[in-house]
Amino acid sequence: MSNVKLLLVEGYQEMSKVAAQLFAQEVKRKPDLVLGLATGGTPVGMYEELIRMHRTEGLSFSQATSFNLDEYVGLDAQHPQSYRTYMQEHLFAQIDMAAERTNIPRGDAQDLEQECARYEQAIAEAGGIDIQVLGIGTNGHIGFNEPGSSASSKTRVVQLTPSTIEANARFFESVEEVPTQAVSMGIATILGAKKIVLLASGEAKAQAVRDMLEGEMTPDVPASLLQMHDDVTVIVDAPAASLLSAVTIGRAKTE
Ligand SMILES: O=P(O)(O)OC[C@H]1O[C@](O)(CO)[C@@H](O)[C@@H]1O
Repeated sequence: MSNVKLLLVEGYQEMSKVAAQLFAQEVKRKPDLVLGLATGGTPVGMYEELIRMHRTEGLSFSQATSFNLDEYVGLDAQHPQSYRTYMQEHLFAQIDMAAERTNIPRGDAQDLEQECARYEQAIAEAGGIDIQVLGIGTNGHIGFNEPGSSASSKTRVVQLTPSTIEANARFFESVEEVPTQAVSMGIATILGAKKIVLLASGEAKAQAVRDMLEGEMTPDVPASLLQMHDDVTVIVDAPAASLLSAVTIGRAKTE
């Protein structure tokens, strides 16, 4: 598992707290940092903990900038299932980030290719991402980089796999409403972050976690490509770690 630092925790709550601590530490160290943010069910607890730290411990994001990993194609920012709406609800409206420094790709852009290029450039102009949080799909995807995504991929329009559409149908009224495409940062965009923190909770992620950490580096398991980065922390709870080998577990740190 190369340089990847593995932290084993008991469950979702501990995972969320440990992740929030890592983020808070970076925000305190560099208040004008660039955050890389994710959606999905996994980071909700981490965002809740950051909101608590903002409210009760004075953690401030007032100088921070953020870039989200992805957005569905065809949904405007106000759509209830857009990732812009998700971020407003789960984080932005409850902390002191400047709205104009929160960036999410526009899934409703007229010219999506131009939007992808603009997004890449905006990340570069901001000085790159200081710390990026990631979840992992059951098929090993990161962001919306589905199996087959190349290590050199940049922000682009991607086709969602049936398994991802099905997994995300829980957020929509029906599976037919789930967009089939998204704008997603690429693997190279993600690998450009200075620090990466990947969170995995629950048994459904166990095989993907194993493939990411113990398998070969391959585009078939996009998360395995993180092995080529030199500052990745993977925080895994007990059910998500259940398929890891004794050797991997032995190398891990417990919190
Ligand atoms: O955190 P969840 O909801 O399990 O999703 C895992 C991954 O799948 C996505 O939701 C995309 O399908 C990612 O944003 C996320 O990292």
